[in-house]
Amino acid sequence: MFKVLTFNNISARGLDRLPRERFEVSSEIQQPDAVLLRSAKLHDWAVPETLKAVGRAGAGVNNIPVEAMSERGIPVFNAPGANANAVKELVLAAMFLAARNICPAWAFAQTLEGDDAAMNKQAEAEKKRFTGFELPGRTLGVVGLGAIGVNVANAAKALGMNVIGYDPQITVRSAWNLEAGVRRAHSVDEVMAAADVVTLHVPETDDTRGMINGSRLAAAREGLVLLNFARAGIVDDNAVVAALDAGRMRSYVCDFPSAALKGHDAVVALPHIGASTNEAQENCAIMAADEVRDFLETGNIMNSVNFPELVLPRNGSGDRLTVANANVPNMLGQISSAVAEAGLNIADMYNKSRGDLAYSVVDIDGKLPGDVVERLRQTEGVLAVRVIE
Ligand SMILES: NC(=O)c1ccc[n+]([C@@H]2O[C@H](COP(=O)([O-])OP(=O)(O)OC[C@H]3O[C@@H](n4cnc5c(N)ncnc54)[C@H](O)[C@@H]3O)[C@@H](O)[C@H]2O)c1
Ligand SMILES: O=C(O)[C@H](O)COP(=O)(O)O
Repeated sequence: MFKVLTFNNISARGLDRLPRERFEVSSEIQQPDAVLLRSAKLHDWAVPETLKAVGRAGAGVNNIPVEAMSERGIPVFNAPGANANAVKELVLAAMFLAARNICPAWAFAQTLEGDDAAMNKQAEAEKKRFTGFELPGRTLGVVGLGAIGVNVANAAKALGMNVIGYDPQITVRSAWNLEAGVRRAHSVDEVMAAADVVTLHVPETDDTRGMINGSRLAAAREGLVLLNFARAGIVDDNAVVAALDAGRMRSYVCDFPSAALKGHDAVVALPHIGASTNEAQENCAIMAADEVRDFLETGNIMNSVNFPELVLPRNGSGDRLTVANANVPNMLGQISSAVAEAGLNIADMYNKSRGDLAYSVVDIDGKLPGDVVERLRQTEGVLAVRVIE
């Protein structure tokens, strides 16, 4: 029986992928084999010795100590693209909100008093304050052309906008999915200088933290609309408020409320609802649960942010040995020697590396003795060893 600890509200459709005769799933489990979570912060969590996998039912993994997990040989899985449509739709809504001053106009309409005729008179007299702009012919700058950025860029093209995008590590898949005519920028600065609306779709990392700061905002076009549905830390909120107060920026719409932004007329800060649709929550939970289940049951790895992708169909009915280790010389030799010294044959094996990590799946003709497994665990450079019967 595998034990899966849940943090946050994980969609039941995802949890249903873990058959209860083989998986105990609860938010109360003490010695979990795996964790399924959304935005819960794991940085201060005391990682139990039993933990073998982490499944993020979402895209961003900045709430998870990925490096510390790697050092323990624990793969972290996420759900790439599973909530991209939900975020795209909210980003489009944000762009319309900003272009047509919908939030201040609505707030004004709620202050109207008197009978219908009086309210109508005030509305007609004041509506010029909320004059907006239309999107065709305007330029949208997209920073980060992954699952969400590509969706947003393509939707903006369909709305008649010019689109300029920046992503120095764009994948072949994203490049294929991108509409023709999206202009390639070579820097964030180039995007800022060219765009009327800038939208951010990068992960929060050491490289992207504080990406949109005072000097970048100063170099942006007059009247910039900035959209941030990526992460709070990517934008310096105080610099945004200063640019709005100086009249250089038109508005900021984001998914991350903060004390600095609170109450500002030109800011709409939503409570991190980018992925909060039933569809996205289900998609993410199903994907993360499937990945974690597959790993626990077979050792195969799909959509991990720290481990290589590795899928080996089971060969034979003997034990399957999985080893996560430092990506240094002679590890594979030591693994196969240990099996050979036990007098066992390797039916099939697959080894892949990613950065400082390597991972092997070894199908054995027979049953691995416990002392061989223990010796492997003690081998220098070995991070995690599992035997799947
Ligand atoms: N508001 C929400 O609820 C919500 C929902 C989903 C995702 N997100 C955030 O959005 C981020 C992006 O999600 P995604 O699904 O598109 O991820 P993704 O991994 O598909 O795409 C991210 C892209 O950013 C690019 N990138 C990385 N560093 C960059 C840099 N310095 N400059 C330009 N591009 C850079 C990568 O190459 C990649 O193509 C997530 O990491 C998460 O933080 C927020
Ligand atoms: O990175 C993500 O996928 C989003 O920020 C969604 O977070 P949530 O699962 O807490 O809604």
